[in-house]
Amino acid sequence: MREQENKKPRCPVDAPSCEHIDNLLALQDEVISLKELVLTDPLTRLFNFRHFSQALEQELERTHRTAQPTALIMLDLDHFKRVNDTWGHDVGNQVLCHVAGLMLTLLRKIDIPCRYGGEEFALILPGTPLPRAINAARRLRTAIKETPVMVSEKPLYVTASMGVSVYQRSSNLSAEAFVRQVDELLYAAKSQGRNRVVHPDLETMRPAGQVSADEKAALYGLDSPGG
Ligand SMILES: Nc1nc2c(ncn2[C@@H]2O[C@H](COP(=O)(O)OP(=O)(O)OP(=O)(O)O)[C@@H](O)[C@H]2O)c(=O)[nH]1
Repeated sequence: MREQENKKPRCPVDAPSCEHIDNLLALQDEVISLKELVLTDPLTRLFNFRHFSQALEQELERTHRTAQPTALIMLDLDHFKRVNDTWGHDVGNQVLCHVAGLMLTLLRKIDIPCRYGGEEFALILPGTPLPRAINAARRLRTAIKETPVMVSEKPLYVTASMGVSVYQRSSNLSAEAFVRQVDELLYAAKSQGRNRVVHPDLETMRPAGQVSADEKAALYGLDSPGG
């Protein structure tokens, strides 16, 4: 608050109160909230598809400049139509908000969780190698499966399927092609029985000759396969 006051523009004629400056500040606040509105999904408060597209382009560009990989998780709730059909659309909405809340709790502050559309979510994990992204997806899958939504004091359990992959400096895919690739992994997770995380083989995704200590630690800390 104090910082904001310090940054407040001063009245050019040093009047004790200045209508023009106040109007300018109100306009500034309005621009900030409009910007937020344009980039946010109104139901879940996660970022929307528009922000996802911009942020992914930006992170892939960063990967090319810094060689830090960008991971992407595509997540789709399983049999969500049944939730709507059985419990109604409002409860379906409650489930979407609940899952969004788990994402916000479990992901890092620098991660970018987005509602891709309907019951599908896209999570961008900047500077994240594949083993770490797989761990994050598995933690999320477990949390979704084990944390029910309470509906009229009864627990309602849902599960999610996920595809995970990583974009490296050597990748020459467009952002759209990268999303398609991860979406295909997600649909493999669906066809393999749902409630699982599918990813490319770790060996094939490792940049030649590059195994960081960080990556090794993450690799040894992996949960059980398929989970
Ligand atoms: N409540 C609610 N439902 C939504 C929303 N957006 C999409 N849906 C519903 O999500 C359901 C998606 O159903 P399907 O595409 O058949 O997928 P699914 O039942 O999850 O089946 P699988 O993905 O194959 O596991 C449909 O019933 C949509 O109406 C929303 O904002 N709120």
